[in-house]
Amino acid sequence: MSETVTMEKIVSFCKRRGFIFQSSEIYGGIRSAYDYGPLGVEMKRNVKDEWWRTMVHTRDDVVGVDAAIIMHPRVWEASGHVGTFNDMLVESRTSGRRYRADHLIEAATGRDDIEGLSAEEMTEIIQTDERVKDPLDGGRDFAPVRPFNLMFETYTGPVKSPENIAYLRPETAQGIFTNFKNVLDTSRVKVPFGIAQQGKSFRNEITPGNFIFRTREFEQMEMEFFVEPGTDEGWHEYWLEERWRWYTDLGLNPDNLRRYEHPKEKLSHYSKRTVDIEYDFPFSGWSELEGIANRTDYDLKRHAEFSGQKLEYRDQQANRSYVPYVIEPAVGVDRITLAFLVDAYREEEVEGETRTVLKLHPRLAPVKAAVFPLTKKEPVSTVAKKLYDDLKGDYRIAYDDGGSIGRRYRRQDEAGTPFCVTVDFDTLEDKQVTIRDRDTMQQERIPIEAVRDRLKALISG
Ligand SMILES: Nc1ncnc2c1ncn2[C@@H]1O[C@H](COP(=O)(O)OP(=O)(O)OP(=O)(O)O)[C@@H](O)[C@H]1O
Repeated sequence: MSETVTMEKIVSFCKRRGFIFQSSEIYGGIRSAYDYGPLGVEMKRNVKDEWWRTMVHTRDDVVGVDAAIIMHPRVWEASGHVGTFNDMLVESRTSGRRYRADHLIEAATGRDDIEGLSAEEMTEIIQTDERVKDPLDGGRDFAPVRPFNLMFETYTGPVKSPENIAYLRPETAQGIFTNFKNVLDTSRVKVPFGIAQQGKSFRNEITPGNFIFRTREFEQMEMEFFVEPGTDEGWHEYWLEERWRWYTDLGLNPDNLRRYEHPKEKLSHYSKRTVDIEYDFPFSGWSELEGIANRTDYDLKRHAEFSGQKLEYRDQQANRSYVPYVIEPAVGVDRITLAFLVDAYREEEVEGETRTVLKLHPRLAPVKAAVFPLTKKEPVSTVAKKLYDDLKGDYRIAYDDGGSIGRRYRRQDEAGTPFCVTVDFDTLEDKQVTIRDRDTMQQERIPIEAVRDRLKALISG
């Protein structure tokens, strides 16, 4: 990654090229909410499609679901979210600002043993450690730390009464656990098997930030892989390796990736072991992209207890029933889209000029190829248009006849378009076109009828 990549650069690049906009910008924007523009929506969709292709379509042991965002409120009691899905909140009395207490203490003291402490313990540290100050005004007058539940509450129906409270889901996983029995009863799955889901989740984060890294509304991709107890540790290793490979196969630089093992004493209430895949963002350092957790049989047992339903797997061959253990790879779409963007962003010197180029894997690139007629005039433009029409059903293809070929290359380099195909005067004679590679900038002449197959091979490679 080049040293010059700053958050400001990425944010303004994303806006300028129509990847990501501030939400409600014409009204001054709303904090921590973003909209994906024409290029961004294609890229994000490709990220999701790649995950689905790898996690569901190429496997015969994983099926998908698409569950509702608003679920029965008891779901969130059973899962532990009503009771324990809290961050520790502290308010500065001097500036009125609210902070996540663990982040505030960690930043001020360099300690990394804060997460998981009680509100009282954090209050004690804040009051006694002189280094903890309000980052805004240096004040040291803080209210006591208190737990703050991250779930968004709403009401179902016209009456805003406590019995009508519902929550926007803070994770997609629970929609999988609640459908465990439905999937068992209706598909011919056998343990070990997985259920995957993609969709929006909501968390009322105290301090969202770092662009689309931490927002209050975001998209997740989660897969619960149900295994026989006793085989869970092996399957955990298996998924750690699979998920790592997914990132590197899609071109993420492995030097910017690492595993982070959660210390035993800080594991979530449901977890036997959790390992994160972290990315070294140039603006925030090592940060979680994905958590891969051994959730044991916690969720199924809790839902069985709260719902009164039997949530077990019947092993016909062994003639016994058991509650499976679960390995969960859980990833945020927006976070990894940001990682792929940052990792691909380059500013390169080419013949005395700077070219900005997004070296995205072709599978993730928003536009797969651009077709350029050398001139707007016929018959060159007619041939180019026909090529464009032939290609555009397969992928997102651009057609650009504005400005010099050099300018057009630069526009596509910035969009991350891996291939540009130019139709010129010679094409009329030799029926060949020039195909130019974004990364090497090498050009090659190939028959016009071969373009479709060549692109297919280049993109899926
Ligand atoms: N507020 C958020 N904005 C964007 N993505 C998120 C957010 N919270 C979680 N995610 C994504 O969902 C994934 C799984 O969620 P999980 O509950 O494991 O996150 P987490 O450990 O609470 O994350 P963090 O510690 O960063 O708050 C995370 O790895 C991340 O990619």
